[in-house]
Amino acid sequence: MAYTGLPRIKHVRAFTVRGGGADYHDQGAGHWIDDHIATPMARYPEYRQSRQSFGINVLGTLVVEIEAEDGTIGFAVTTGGEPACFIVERHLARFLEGRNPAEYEKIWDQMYFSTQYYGRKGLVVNAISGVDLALWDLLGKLRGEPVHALLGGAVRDELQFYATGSRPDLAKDMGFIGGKMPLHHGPAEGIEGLRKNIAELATMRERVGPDFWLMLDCWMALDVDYATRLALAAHEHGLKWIEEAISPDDYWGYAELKRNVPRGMLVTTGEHEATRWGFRMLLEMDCCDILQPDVGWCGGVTELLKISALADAHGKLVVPHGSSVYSYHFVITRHNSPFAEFLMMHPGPSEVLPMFHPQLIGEPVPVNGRLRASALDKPGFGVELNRDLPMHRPYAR
Ligand SMILES: C[C@H](O)[C@H](O)CC(=O)C(=O)O
Ligand SMILES: [Mg+2]
Repeated sequence: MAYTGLPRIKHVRAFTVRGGGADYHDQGAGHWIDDHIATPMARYPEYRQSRQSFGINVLGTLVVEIEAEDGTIGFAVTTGGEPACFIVERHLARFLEGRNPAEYEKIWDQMYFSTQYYGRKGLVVNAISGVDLALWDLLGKLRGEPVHALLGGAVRDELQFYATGSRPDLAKDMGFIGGKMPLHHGPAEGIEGLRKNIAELATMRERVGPDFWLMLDCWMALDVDYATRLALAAHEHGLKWIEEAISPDDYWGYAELKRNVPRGMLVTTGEHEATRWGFRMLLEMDCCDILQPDVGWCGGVTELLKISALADAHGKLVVPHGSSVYSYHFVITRHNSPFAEFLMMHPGPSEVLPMFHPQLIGEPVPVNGRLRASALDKPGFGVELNRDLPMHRPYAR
């Protein structure tokens, strides 16, 4: 018999919003995040200068709201836009409305298996993640507890962050423990491009000194041979890790790359991977040292708990990709997640802006590269939706 102490779920709603936020690639002109970054599409010269040119920001943000019978509303944001709204309203909502919000396991299972014939990864799992996160937010608000408390409580007093952006030197001045730079040139730009990549790393190493962590994010742009040559050349400049070097489908390539990189350099990946089954492949094939699930794309918190336990049993770290508060509430509860990512959303990036700016109100940001656990002590994920932004509900029921 299901526990019925909580108000039931009355209504699920899905909206789109444009302009940054959870779809953090949806930025204005001149932003570092769209400035000649190596991608799998960079083999075509016409799509090399800007990721927006090939449509990196076509989806926009998905906002999921779940309202309980007593009027309490849980919400979450992730990438997915209008097509994800369709999936949420026309397919997934049926597994929530009329149900007890504490039944997140059964709800997740039904969302995943009912969509398996057209889902499993990508957009569908983004939509499932958005619903799952909104459900955890609702549960926290109904119980008057932060999500991290529902997950077992903080295992440390504060979070420590590395920063992702084009200026690790500025990130160092802001107190971060490391800086992850986008790789700017892919294999199609030949040996000249490889030299430029290494020169940028060398310049940054000079600016930040010998001890500050420096990492390269390759956003799926390379092949094993190029990634190996990059890793070998980057070693003398103290590269801590090489991230998402090749296609997320090439588990065999990751296993080879991990064998090829110099001792001490880490291989990381997983932001475009989803569910316990995808991460099981990465773990069992020994593809990487650090798993980087995005909480809004991997299946939400319910699935992340399983991914994290699997990783722990394999002796691997889980450092979620981006994900703002959805990552913070999780990372603070896990020993095998010793630090977190902070994606720099300032165009420069010379200032700390909330990662999902401007969509969340009360989104905490690191101060001096750190965030006290007490900053997360509000019900649910501790943030509110900025309702001044124009939201659109294309599949209202
Ligand atoms: C900078 C990367 O290309 C991407 O936009 C963000 C990312 O992959 C990460 O933060 O990791
Ligand atoms: Mg990345």
